[in-house]
Amino acid sequence: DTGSAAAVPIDDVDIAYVTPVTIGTPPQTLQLDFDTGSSDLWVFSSHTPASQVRGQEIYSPNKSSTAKLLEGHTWSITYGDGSASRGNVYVDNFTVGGLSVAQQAVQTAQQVSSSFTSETNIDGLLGLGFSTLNTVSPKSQLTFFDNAKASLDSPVFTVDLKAQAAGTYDFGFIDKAKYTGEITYVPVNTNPGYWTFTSSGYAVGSGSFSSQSITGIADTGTSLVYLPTAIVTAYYRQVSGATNSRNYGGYVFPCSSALPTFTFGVGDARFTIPSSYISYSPIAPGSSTCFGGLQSSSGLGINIWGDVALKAAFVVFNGANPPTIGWAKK
Ligand SMILES: CCCC[C@H](NC(=O)[C@H](Cc1ccccc1)NC(=O)N1CCOCC1)C(=O)N[C@@H](CC1CCCCC1)C(O)(O)C(F)(F)C(=O)NC
Repeated sequence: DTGSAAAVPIDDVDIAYVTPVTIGTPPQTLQLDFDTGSSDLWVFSSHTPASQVRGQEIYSPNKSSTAKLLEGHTWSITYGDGSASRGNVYVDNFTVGGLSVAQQAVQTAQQVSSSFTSETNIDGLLGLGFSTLNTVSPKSQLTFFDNAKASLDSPVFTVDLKAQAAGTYDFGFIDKAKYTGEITYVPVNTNPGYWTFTSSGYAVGSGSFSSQSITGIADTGTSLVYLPTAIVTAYYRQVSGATNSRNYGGYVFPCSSALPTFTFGVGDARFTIPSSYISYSPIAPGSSTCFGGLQSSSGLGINIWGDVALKAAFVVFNGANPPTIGWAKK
């Protein structure tokens, strides 16, 4: 089997991307944020208090003839940005881009934090991390990818995110039309459940490439890139008027400032993030102060290659044993 579905940016700065999925019988369509940084598949549902729902599509298990409650199972998750949700668990038919799983665990939200309520374009998350991260108790559940893997032509999914345009999540095949040149594969460390790999170094603009190991996670669910402070200060030293603002929680600079590109290495391959991706967004609509798409990871304890980096490449998440991750230009 294979599957292919669109990844659509939810706003004009690509803060996140959503992908249509169908759940149950008759099919209920929701737009989910596919997230390689977590492993819970959870949805706004008929169990979510009306006060916490603001226009999101909901999944109603009682309207699905194939839904079954997973008795006594609950889940609760808190994300890096402090957002959180929790609830119950059903199993039901689940389809992404023509690829179906019969008994997928679908976690229904009984409580979502305010940031989820206010993000009206996200109806839930589909975790594509390793199933060891799943929070369902007493028995943890498998991700959609892990459930589908055995039936896939190849045990892979690929990510092709685009700036202000619809990209794709492909399951079970690698589409040669989506990339150029070779795919460079590097090992993945599956502890603690993320797609963790080691980049071979970086360069700022046309500067020399600094070879060094930068271990981090490839994370479709994180908007920006978070790297060690030394690298980030080296970058913003080249941006006139840039400051690390406690007030705005990161590096900001005059929107009129020229920004260098940022290049990162994967093995011998080099990937360049265009300046436009790093001039992430004005700190407020119409402001002439802009927030950077490259920020320090010092407070996080982990480096994150989020959407700003993923947009610059075609990435293969290879779920074979052992797993690897492949990066190609596009
Ligand atoms: C600072 C460290 C990373 C924070 C990261 N969040 C983010 O990157 C959120 C994503 C978001 C999307 C839409 C609306 C609102 C927020 N964006 C964000 O904090 N910003 C602030 C900086 O400007 C850019 C937007 C995160 O928690 N990512 C989660 C998944 C998101 C959770 C919130 C909803 C959208 C998905 C993650 O799973 O990828 C994780 F790996 F980080 C994680 O927490 N795993 C357990």
